[in-house]
Amino acid sequence: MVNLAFKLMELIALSLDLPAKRFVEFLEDHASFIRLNHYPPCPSPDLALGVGRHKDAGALTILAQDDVGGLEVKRKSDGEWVLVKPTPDSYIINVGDIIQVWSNDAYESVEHRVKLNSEKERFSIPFFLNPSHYTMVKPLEELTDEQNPAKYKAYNWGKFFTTRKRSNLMKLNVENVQIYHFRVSE
Ligand SMILES: O=C(O)CCC(=O)C(=O)O
Ligand SMILES: [Fe+2]
Repeated sequence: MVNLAFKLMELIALSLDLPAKRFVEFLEDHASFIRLNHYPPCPSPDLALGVGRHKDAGALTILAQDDVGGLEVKRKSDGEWVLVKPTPDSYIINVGDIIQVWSNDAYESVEHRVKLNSEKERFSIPFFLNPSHYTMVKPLEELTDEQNPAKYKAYNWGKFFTTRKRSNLMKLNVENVQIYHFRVSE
């Protein structure tokens, strides 16, 4: 899984006209993890979500899902939620917030949510590729210049992650930390 994630990061680097290994320096002590999701059947799937709308905060997510389906992504053109149909023997790749910041918005992280099924339970296994805890996340210098200045201020990944996690656990009635909090105002 790690090898696949690193390979994908190489392809993303190349797509941005960067050297293939450009992201390796941020991934030396990468703080990646896997989550095992179980969604039991829900008698009223219209009243509850398996996972509420969010964007993955890390670099990249590689998701394995079973054949039940439920993951939806928000289509940018019209804001509609679109079902990601389960395809056997394949992974779903989600761009996370960090690639959005590194690429200075050339890539955009995708908003998604999970709907529940009234009859079937569902399992999914996301692998989250995260940089090293001490990484300062900011737009890459090669991708910014006077015409296209950095759209984000630098933030520390470890601090960002723990702040978000803590507020999740405490279910505080405050908004989670988000990358747009680091957006440079225009
Ligand atoms: O279960 C899924 O398909 C996605 C779960 C998810 O978005 C997440 O764990 O961040
Ligand atoms: Fe997610």
